Amino acid sequence: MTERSQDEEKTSRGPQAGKAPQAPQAPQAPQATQAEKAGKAEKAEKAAQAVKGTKAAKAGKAAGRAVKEAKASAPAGGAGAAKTGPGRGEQTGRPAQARAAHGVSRRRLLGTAGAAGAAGLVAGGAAGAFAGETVRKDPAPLNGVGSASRPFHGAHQSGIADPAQTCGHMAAFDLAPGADRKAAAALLRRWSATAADLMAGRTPQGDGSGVALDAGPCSLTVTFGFGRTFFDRTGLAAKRPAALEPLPAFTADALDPKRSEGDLWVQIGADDALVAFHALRLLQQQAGSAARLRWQMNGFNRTPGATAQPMTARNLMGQVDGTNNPKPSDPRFAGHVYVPEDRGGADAWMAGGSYAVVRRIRMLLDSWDNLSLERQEKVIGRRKSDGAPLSGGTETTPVDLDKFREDGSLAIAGDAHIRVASPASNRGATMLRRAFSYHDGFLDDGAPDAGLLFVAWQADPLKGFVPVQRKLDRGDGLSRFLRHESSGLYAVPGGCAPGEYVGQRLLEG
Ligand SMILES: C=CC1=C(C)c2cc3[nH]c(cc4nc(cc5[nH]c(cc1n2)c(C)c5CCC(=O)O)C(CCC(=O)O)=C4C)c(C)c3C=C
Ligand SMILES: [Fe+2]
Repeated sequence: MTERSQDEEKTSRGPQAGKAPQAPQAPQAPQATQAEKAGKAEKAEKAAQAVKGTKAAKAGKAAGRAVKEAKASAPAGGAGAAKTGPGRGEQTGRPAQARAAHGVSRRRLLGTAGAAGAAGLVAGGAAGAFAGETVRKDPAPLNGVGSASRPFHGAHQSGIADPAQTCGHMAAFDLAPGADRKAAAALLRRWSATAADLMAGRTPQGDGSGVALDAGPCSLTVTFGFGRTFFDRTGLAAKRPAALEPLPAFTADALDPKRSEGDLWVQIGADDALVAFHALRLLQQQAGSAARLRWQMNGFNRTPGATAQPMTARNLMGQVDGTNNPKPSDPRFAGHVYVPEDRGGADAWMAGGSYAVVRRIRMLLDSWDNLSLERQEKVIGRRKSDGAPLSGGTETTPVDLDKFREDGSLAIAGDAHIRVASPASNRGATMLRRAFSYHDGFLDDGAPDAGLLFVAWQADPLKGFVPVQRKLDRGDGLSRFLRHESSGLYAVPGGCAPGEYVGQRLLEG
């Protein structure tokens, strides 16, 4: 269920810009002029010559590389950060601002001692030094995918209304025995600071892993949520929202409790696998003695630029998936997805937040692939090639559920997935689907262990996922090709302002 329609591609450039009070923007870092860049190249060249013939052969090589790189960035009109290429990378490219915010982006921390000595560039003990040595130099500007960043601070957390990225990780943690509200608050503070750094392309203090070194923010998002059990463990049961009541059981469920629920939920997405893994690893390390990993899952989507033009993604059944998602440009979008800002009562802390229903849904792909194309299309109600509804038109044509074919049959079958799931069949129930595909190898019988890490976002699960899944459970032609293997429901608080952490209103309110 990845929502990548062209329409959204256009509207999602800075999806929260029009909705959320924006965090104060750091001043735009001045772009190096042509002359400055050329000067840098000259300086590096001189330094390289100075070491020629000395035993610092290695250092000379490194300096040579520095010269090449400095020269490469010298010509005017290079692919500057402001000149992003086509595709997802254009969305919220703020690399210069991100660099300015904390001084040193991770792309300025290069661990080549030789280059420091040889090129005479600044060496120092900046936090996050890689391999014990730090060399600062201006790298060639990032472009496209690497430079795109999404905001950590704002009214809503990122990772909800913005397009799903190429790589996704989801993890649930349980608080360790004895970890109380104070420990939970400290953990959320640590996690938020790390997420804010990583999403801006900065190396968090103390991170010497080097995993994401050289990379830009790559549209990284880190989103935090609280499961039902969190509130008892932290003495906050009085603040648990009614919306976190357990989901009803469904007949398609074959749920594994070990891979379901959890006190804390973290969703990570990035358009680079190393950047995404790096975020996951750091957060897992920072859980320390406060929380233990309960389950973890990995997913993926199309790579930016894989298609000739941005388009709605496909899932592992081959269907165009995400077409009829609510659009951020729709005035009703916020009402469907976010808890109202004027929320009062025990769960007032959820204002601006959202509820995530997370389901690992395995696809029975061997059975599915044996169906004829015609049968597959009938099951969904849309054409496989281009996602157009079987009632006619193109992908974005509104579905006509009342249309009959000449032979008297319904154009969209009675049990077609899009009929049974549509708001029109569910008293307006609406959710935002933002999913990742997954593939965890093959089962003993040779069937792929693959499907969808389905995430449904809504202001209230009882007005989104629950009624729709109830209906699908009874009459959806697609459900015999699916197994729901795990489930989680999480309260995802609104975003935070700089200096605050996610969940602070709950933990300190
Ligand atoms: C409870 C909600 C839903 C689950 C679970 C679900 C699973 C699921 N869906 C697909 C494939 C497609 N779904 C499509 C549309 C669609 N699906 C839901 C809800 C759930 N899907 C909704 C609300 C809608 C939109 C209905 C409408 O208003 O038209 C489509 C069509 C394209 C689209 O609009 O996105 C496909 C394809 C799979 C494979 C799956 C479980 C693995
Ligand atoms: Fe669906």
